[in-house]
Amino acid sequence: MIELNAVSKTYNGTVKAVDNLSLSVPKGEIFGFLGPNGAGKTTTIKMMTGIHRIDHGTIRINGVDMGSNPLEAKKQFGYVPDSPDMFLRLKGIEYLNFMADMYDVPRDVRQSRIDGFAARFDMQRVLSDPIQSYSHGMRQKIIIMGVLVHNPPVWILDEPLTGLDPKSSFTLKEMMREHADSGKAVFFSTHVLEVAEKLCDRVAIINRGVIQFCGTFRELQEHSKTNASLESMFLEMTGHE
Ligand SMILES: Nc1ncnc2c1ncn2[C@@H]1O[C@H](COP(=O)(O)OP(=O)(O)OP(=O)(O)O)[C@@H](O)[C@H]1O
Repeated sequence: MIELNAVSKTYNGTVKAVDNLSLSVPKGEIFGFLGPNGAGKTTTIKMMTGIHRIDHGTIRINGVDMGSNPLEAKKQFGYVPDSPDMFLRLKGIEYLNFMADMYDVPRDVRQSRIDGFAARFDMQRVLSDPIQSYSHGMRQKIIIMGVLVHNPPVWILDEPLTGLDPKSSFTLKEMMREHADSGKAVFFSTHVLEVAEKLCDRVAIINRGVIQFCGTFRELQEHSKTNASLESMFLEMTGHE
């Protein structure tokens, strides 16, 4: 459902943020994207979501090429950025309706989705309040709800669990699993290795723009020829031992 083929990106002609990166995420999979600060995770995600131009290579989302057909490709995914400080002047419900309008979600369908998300994320009481008045975690939850209101087949989430309380974090992880199990795909970046280990079907470790490893946790252990923890293997691969 997600295919990156030999993708590269250089900033200002000097900083090679992503270097010849290829990976694919099939239906039914939760894929974790790991790497130290500055490794190239957000740059990769911004190319996948059409925010940054791809210098070289191709990206297909649910079979649609981002370079040649960006509008159609953008309908295939929901993207949660790493900062939730957006649409602050809107009330929660206004933002959700705006997102539903953007994607032509019929009234009755949107209502039941919004009700369902609000109940799961415990947001019913604040939907009529301005997003400006929300805490960081509440902003994160309203952005997630808006992104998912059109039921996109592919979810792309940049550090989605940051700032969520334990119950909301559990709920989002549960939703990610349900989405993958329904034959769709979830791609997310995280710095929390324990989450990646428990939740992901496969992970990629990126360092200085280059994929160091891509596979299951078991394959990672075989690759490292150790029974070491994900943390030790991560540190070894990213040169921070
Ligand atoms: N807009 C930009 N202009 C110039 N260089 C940039 C820009 N955005 C990112 N970079 C550089 O590209 C490299 C990759 O950054 P990126 O934000 O993709 O890393 P990341 O893996 O998401 O890091 P973090 O975990 O800290 O969020 C870094 O060297 C960074 O300094």
